[in-house]
Amino acid sequence: MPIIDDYILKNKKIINLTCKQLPHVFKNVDNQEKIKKLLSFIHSFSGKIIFCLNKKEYIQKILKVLIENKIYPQYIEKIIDINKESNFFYTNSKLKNGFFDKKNNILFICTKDLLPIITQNTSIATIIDNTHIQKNNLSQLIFNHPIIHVEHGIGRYQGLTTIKTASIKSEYLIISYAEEDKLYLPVSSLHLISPYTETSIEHAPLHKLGGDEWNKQKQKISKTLYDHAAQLLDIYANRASIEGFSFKKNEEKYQIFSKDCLFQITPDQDQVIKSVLKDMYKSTPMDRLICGDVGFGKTEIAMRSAFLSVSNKKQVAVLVPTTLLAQQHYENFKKRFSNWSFYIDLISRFQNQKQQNLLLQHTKNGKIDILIGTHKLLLKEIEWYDLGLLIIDEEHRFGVNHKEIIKKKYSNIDILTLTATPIPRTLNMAMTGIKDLSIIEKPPAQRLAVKTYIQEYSSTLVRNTILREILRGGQVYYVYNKVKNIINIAERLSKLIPEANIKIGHGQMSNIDLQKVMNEFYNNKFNVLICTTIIESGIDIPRANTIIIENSDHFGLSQLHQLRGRIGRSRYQAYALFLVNNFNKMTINAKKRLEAISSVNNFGGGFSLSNQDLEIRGIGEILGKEQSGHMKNIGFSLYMKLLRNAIDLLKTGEHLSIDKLLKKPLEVELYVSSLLPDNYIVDVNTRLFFYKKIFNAENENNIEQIKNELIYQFGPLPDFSKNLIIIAKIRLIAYKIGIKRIKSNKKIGIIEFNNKNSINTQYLLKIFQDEPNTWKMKNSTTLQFIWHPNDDYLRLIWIKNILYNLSKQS
Ligand SMILES: Nc1ncnc2c1ncn2[C@@H]1O[C@H](COP(=O)(O)OP(=O)(O)OP(=O)(O)O)[C@@H](O)[C@H]1O
Repeated sequence: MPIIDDYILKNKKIINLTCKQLPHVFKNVDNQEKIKKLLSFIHSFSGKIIFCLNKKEYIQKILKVLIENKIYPQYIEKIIDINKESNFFYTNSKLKNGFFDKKNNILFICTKDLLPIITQNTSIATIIDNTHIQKNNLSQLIFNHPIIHVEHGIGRYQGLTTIKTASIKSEYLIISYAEEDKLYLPVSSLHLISPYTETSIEHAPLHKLGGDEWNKQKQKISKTLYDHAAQLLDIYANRASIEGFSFKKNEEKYQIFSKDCLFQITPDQDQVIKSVLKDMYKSTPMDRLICGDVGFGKTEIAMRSAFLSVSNKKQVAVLVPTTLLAQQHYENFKKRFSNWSFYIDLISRFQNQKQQNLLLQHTKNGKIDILIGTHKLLLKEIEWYDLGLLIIDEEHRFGVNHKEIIKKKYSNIDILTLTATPIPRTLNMAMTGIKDLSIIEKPPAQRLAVKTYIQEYSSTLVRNTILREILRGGQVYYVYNKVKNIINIAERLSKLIPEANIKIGHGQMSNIDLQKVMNEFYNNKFNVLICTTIIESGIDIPRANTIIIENSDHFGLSQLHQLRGRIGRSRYQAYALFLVNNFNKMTINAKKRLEAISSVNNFGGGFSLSNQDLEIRGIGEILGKEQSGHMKNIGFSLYMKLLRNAIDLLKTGEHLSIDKLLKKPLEVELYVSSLLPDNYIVDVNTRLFFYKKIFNAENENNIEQIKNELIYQFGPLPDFSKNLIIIAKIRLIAYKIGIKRIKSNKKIGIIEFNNKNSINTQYLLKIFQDEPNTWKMKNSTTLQFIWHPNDDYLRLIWIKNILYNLSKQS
C-alpha cells in the first residue's frame, strides 16, 4: 500500500516544504544562509510554485527577498494574493486560463485554506508556512508530537540534526524525554520509532530516559501480547481444522462465463480472482478480504466466484447493506448470468409475508441459486439447501452484531468480503492474518482522479457547478442528509437552476417510489438527484459525474470517500464539491477529515483513509477493551509490531520474553559520513521520508529504485548520500545472514555474528587464507578486520562485497 507521502512524491510532484525553516526565512529575512536555501530550491524546481502564507506580513517579506534577489521577473510570472479572491470558481477559472496553462514557472501566494483548491493542479510545489496543513498526513512525524521508541518509551519528536563527530557527519532524529533529556537517534534506526496517538499532544505521558517506568510497562504488556498471540494462533488453528467444501474447477465453463464480461479485466482484478478461486478449490473454508477502492471493479470478482459456486451446484448468498444496492446487484447479476440457467432472486424488507415465505421455501428447497439481500439474509428463519459461498459487499457497513451472526450461521462455508474502506477491526484482522487479504491497487484503465474542492456554501458556486455538469450532458448528485428539509432544498435548487430537471430520493420513501426515481436517474430521465446518503454504498451510475455535498464537515471520512466514489466511475472527469457553512466554525476533527479527503484525491486512497480515520478516532476502537487498555500505554503501531513478533515466536515454539519480542536491532557504525544533506533535500520531512524508505527497503533492487528516484527529483547524489545507499545495502545483507553488529573506527572494525547465523564458513576460511593480515577471529562470534582503501566509498564497497560473499551458500 503506498503511503500518502509516496503518492505525493511519485504521482503529483507536490513538494511540501512545511518545515520549521521556512517561517524563519520570512521572519528573518537577513538570514542569508536560509535565503540561499530557499532560492536554490526555487532555481532547482522546474514546476510551478505556490507560497502558501498564513500572514500577510510574510507576503511582504518574501516579496522583498525575491525582488531583491531578482527572482521575480525571471522565475515568476505573476504574484497574487489569492486570498482576496472570494469566489472559488472565479479563482479556479483564472487559475486554469490565466496561469496554470502556461509553461512558465509561477509563484503563487495564498493562504492555507485555499490550498486544497490549488493543489488540484499537477506539478505544483507548495511552500507552506506552518505545519497545519501537513497534519493531514498523519503517518508523518510532526514537530513536538509524541512518538514512541521501543527501548526508551514515549518522547517528543524535535526534528533532525546533523552531528559531526571526529570529521564524520551523520543525521539524527532528536527525541526529547521527561526532565529535558534528549535522545539522538541515527536515521538508520528510524524503524525503532512509531507514532503515539493515544492522548492529546500536550498530555502525552513522557518517559524518563534510562528510567524504569517504560521497562515495567513493557514487561506487563508482554503477558497480554502472549495471550493475544496465543488466542490468534488458536483462531488460525481452528480455521485450518474446519472442513469446508472444495470446489471443482470447470475450466471450459469458467472461460465462457469470463468471456461474457463486457470489459477487459485489469491485471490486479485478474490476480485477485486467481487468489479467490485458489481459496475456493481448497477444503478449508475461505475467509478473504478484498480491498479495492471505490469503483475499482470488485463486483466482477464477486460474480466470478459466485459462478464457480453455482456451477458446483452450491448456493450463493450476497449480503449488501442497503436495499438500493441489493436491487442494483440483483439487476447486474441477472444481466451478467443471462446466458446461464441459474436462478437469481432478491430478498428485501419491502416484500410482503407471502412473497417472503415463498422465497424462504425456494432457498430451502434449492430452487434459488443466488440470493441477494440485506440484513434479511441473516434472519434465523433462512435455511439453505446447500450454501457454498457468502459474499459480503461493503463490509464496513455491517456492525459487530451482524458479524457475530455471520460467524455462527456461516462458520464452515467460504466467505468473500469486499470493501473499499475497511473498518479498523477488519484492518486489524487482515494485519494479524486472521483474514487473508487481497488488494486491487489500480483502477480500470482510462479513469481520471476526481477533482475535489472544499468551499463555503455559495449559491453562485452551486449554480455554476451544476450547470457545468448538465451542460456537458452529465448528471449530479446533490447530497443533503436531512429528510425533513430535503423538499425545501429541492425548491431552492429549482429556483436557482431552472435549467435543471430535479428529483428527490431518500430512505424514507416507499421502495417502489425510490426504485422508480433511481431507475429514472439511471436512465438519464432527469439530471439532478437530491438525496441522502442512501447512495453512499456501491451505487454505480457512470453518467453521474458531479457530486455536491452540503454540510460535508458533518460526515465521517470514509463516508465522504464513499460518496465521492459514486462519481468518476467511467472515463469522464468528475468533480466533487464539499460544502461547509463556515470554515471558521468547523471542529478540529472535521478540519482534519476534510484535509485528509482533499489530500487523498487520487485512486486507491480508501485504504490510507481508513488508516487515517483510525488515527483521528484513536485506537480504542480497534480491539476489545482489554487489549486497547494496554495499547494505550505503548501505542497502536508498536503493539501491532510486537504482536506480529509474538506470533512468529510462538509459532516456532520459543519461550516468549519482552527482549525476544523486541528483537535487538542490528547496529552498523562504519565511520563514514552518510546522510542526505539539507542543501540536497531542503525539506526535513522529505528527508525523513527518504530515510525511512531507504532503511525499510526489502531488497537491493528497491534501494536502487529509491536511489534513482532521488536522482530524478533532486539531482546527482552527493558523496555522503552515496555512502548512505551503500550502508543501507550492507544492513540488508548483514541482517539476512544473522549479523548483530558491524562497527569500526578509522583503522579497524569488527563484525559480530548472532549465535544463529547463516554465513558461508568456506568463504570465511578463504579470506583468512587470502588476507591473513586483514582478518582475525577476535572470539567465537566476532571477526576483526583492518580497513584497506582510504576512500570512504571504496571501503564501504569492500565491506559490502565481503558480506555479499559471506551470504552466498556454496
Ligand atoms: N476492468 C474494467 N474495465 C472497465 N470498466 C470496469 C472494469 N472493472 C469494473 N468496471 C466498471 O467500473 C464500474 C465500477 O465497478 P464496480 O461497481 O464493480 O466497483 P466497486 O469496486 O464495487 O465499487 P464500490 O466500492 O464503489 O461499490 C462499473 O461500472 C464496472 O462495470
